[in-house]
Amino acid sequence: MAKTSLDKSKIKILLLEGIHQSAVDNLLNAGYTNIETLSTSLSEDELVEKIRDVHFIGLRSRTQLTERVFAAAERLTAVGCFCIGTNQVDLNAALERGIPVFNAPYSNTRSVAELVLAEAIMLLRGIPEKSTRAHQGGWLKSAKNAHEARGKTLGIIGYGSIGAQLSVLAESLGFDVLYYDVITKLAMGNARQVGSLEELLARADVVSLHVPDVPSTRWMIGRDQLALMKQTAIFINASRGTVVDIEALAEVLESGKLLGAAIDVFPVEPKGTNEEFVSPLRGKDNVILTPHIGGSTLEAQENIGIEVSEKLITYSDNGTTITSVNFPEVALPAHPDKHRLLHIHENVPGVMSEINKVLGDEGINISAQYLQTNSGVGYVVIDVDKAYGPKALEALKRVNHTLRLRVLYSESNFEA
Ligand SMILES: NC(=O)c1ccc[n+]([C@@H]2O[C@H](COP(=O)([O-])OP(=O)(O)OC[C@H]3O[C@@H](n4cnc5c(N)ncnc54)[C@H](O)[C@@H]3O)[C@@H](O)[C@H]2O)c1
Ligand SMILES: O=C(O)[C@H](O)COP(=O)(O)O
Repeated sequence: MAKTSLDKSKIKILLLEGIHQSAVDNLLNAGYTNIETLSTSLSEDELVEKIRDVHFIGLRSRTQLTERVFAAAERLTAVGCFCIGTNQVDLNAALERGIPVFNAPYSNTRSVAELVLAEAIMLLRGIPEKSTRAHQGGWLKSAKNAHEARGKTLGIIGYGSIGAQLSVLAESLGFDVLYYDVITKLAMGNARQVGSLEELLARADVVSLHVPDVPSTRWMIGRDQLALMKQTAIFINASRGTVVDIEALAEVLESGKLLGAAIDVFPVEPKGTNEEFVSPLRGKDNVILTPHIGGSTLEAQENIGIEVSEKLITYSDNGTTITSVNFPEVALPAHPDKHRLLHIHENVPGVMSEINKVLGDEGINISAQYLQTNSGVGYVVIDVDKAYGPKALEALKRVNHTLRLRVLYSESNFEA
């Protein structure tokens, strides 16, 4: 078997936030034995201490990887977000240090769509209130404000993986589906794209948000947008807590507008199960509150564990960066009996010619070279069929604008 540079038992992996055992099993099977798992996230101060000797870190939506954390991460080689969202990671800070970030873009899509659909039906029937009353010994047997889903209009904001999946499931139940997205999206089934957010809000009986946390979605739903909704509409947010002005939503519900709401994500979320959840929506019996569990099913978590750990293993073993969310994507063939150099540099003119000159001067023959760039970074992978000495590696490290050099399939250092 081809030998990887650093002994795998020396590659330290830190997995936070109760990442599924499937990830640990996958890493162990691939020979990575130095794995620490924690069931919680860590604060910035704790991370700054802990991350110093970590090569790979896995996290979910709660752990914030800030510029300060990256500055302390002397050995960090890649980040795995074991979830869809990557807004908790400073992607630029990672890129500037030559660190690719991976996620699981599809593994919990279905779980979120199923939850939203269930909540829409529960709220259309007024179940939260009726259930609460029954628990208290009451008996709210009434058809008042209770509706079938059939024939109602579901308005989806953000028609990506989750929005489109929800669209298919909802149509099968008899919803008419409208959606709004900033880009033109292929409609699933009979769904129709509308031209503006305002139109969608005014026409939908159920509004569900499925946008990422990006500047254009920050607080995109506030008082003015809620005012456009029907008096008896239902509002669902399982995307990100920064998308909705939660105080405005609380006021609107207080005023008697909207039949109900279901909220899974909040501007401020407790860091762990022991911290109190504080929200102006607490105590409202027409609101379903869930603790950011849209993607928390065993099926999704197991799949995410496998998917993201595989991406980390592939990057560690062979340098492939396909599906990275911040990094130039390079798909690499395996290459037994060759040495592989991974050179990550600022994307400025002249770097490639300098690298090739170093290799030429050292008499190193290139058997294959793969280059991808994005606006910030160039990533070149060079397969060489001849052993080389530390002098060549030192010269490659000294190439102007070098961010990082890794060596695979050799006796040399993992991080040169
Ligand atoms: N509650 C949970 O547990 C949970 C689980 C998974 C994902 N999420 C969240 O759901 C989000 C959506 O996931 P996805 O996989 O469908 O993402 P996606 O990237 O596939 O789709 C997002 C869609 O939103 C659209 N969009 C972006 N900006 C917009 C704007 N300003 N207005 C309208 N549309 C806009 C995009 O064009 C895209 O079609 C994730 O980013 C994540 O934050 C939450
Ligand atoms: O981005 C995601 O996939 C969701 O927000 C779920 O995050 P979690 O893994 O922290 O549950």
